[in-house]
Amino acid sequence: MKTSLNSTVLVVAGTRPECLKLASLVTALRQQPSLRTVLVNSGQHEQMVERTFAHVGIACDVQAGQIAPASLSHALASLRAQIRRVAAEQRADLVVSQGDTTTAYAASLAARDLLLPLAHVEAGLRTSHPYRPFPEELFRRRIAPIAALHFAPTVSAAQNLRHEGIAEARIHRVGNTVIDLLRWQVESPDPVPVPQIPGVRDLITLTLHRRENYGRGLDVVCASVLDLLARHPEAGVVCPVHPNPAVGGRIRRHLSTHPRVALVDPMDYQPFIALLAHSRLAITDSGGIQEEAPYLGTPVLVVRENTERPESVAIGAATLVPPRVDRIVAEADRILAAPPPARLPFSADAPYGDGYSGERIAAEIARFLAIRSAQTARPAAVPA
Ligand SMILES: CC(=O)N[C@@H]1[C@@H](OP(=O)(O)OP(=O)(O)OC[C@H]2O[C@@H](n3ccc(=O)[nH]c3=O)[C@H](O)[C@@H]2O)O[C@H](CO)[C@@H](O)[C@@H]1O
Repeated sequence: MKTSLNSTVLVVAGTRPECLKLASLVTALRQQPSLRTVLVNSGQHEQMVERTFAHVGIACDVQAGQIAPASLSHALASLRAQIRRVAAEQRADLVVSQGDTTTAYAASLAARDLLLPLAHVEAGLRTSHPYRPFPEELFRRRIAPIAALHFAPTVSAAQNLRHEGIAEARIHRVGNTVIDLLRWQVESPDPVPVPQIPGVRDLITLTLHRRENYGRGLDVVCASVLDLLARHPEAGVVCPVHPNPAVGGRIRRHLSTHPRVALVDPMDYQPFIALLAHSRLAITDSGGIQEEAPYLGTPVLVVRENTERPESVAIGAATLVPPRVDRIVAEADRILAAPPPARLPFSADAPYGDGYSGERIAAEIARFLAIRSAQTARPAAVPA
């Protein structure tokens, strides 16, 4: 008979951002005496997951096996089958998935296949359009009806879940777990070197990887960067080039010969945060960077058609710009002419929380499983 003393929690990660957003939770779960935590590398981006977790001192317990890069539906089916197999082998009592990737959705489907409760981390992020960004918005909207526990990072995310009819008792507003990792880095006493570009005073961090920017979007952003560098001789750009071949080749064609552009491999988290903290501006289509940058005092130009981080825009830490050269350059000029914003404190009333989300989530999962074990252990009432 399963009791809460040996409940097994299966945590599934498949991409770099999921590792960064699950690191503090895995650490906190592993400190819960009543739980056995199994961390699974789903196989979506096996090597990147292995490297990202290793960088933050976490080892995966199970490698599900790298899936063949194929169509979205094929990847979803493969990941779902692999996660279902591992969950059954590990006799999981609960599955944890994070965010909106193919892995996150596959893990939710596998949990439902096995009638296991799903805990969804970073629940409730929504844009106003079901297909933008694609497929993330579709995935997170489909995970919601499956999840038993919804860990919403913000007030707006919790509100989105209520509007979709999720019961209040299942919604837990806990902050965003990536701020936990950011806090660890910021509070770390170890100095971390920042990429230097000769003659450059103002660093600009550039990261691009979203489908909506493939092709023309990348061309426009790169043209904007070249225009910016011509107008600001004291500025330079560091761009960790995303491994997706649809992105890297195009960025290299536009930017690789400029003397004040450094195209680098994807950076480990600690050096990347050091770069972001020392940058006057970030130009990105990333989700996580919109959450981290305000705590580092680095303004963000978000090159997307919409964002599920309205909080950063509301406090003026992020500006949403369409992929148009004139708009990107005008907003960057404005930001570079203004003094850098103050850093957000790691406090409960900061938009993405105080950096202790993982502990809150782990405690709630332990509580949920203890109640569940007690209910299944209690003998059915014998009629008088
Ligand atoms: C629709 C959407 O927004 N979905 C998001 C997407 O994540 P994302 O858009 O944030 O993805 P990226 O931009 O790739 O990663 C960013 C992270 O990587 C760090 N970084 C960056 C460059 C580098 O060289 N080294 C690094 O360490 C950086 O500090 C940051 O923490 O999927 C996640 C999983 O489901 C979701 O949670 C999340 O909502």
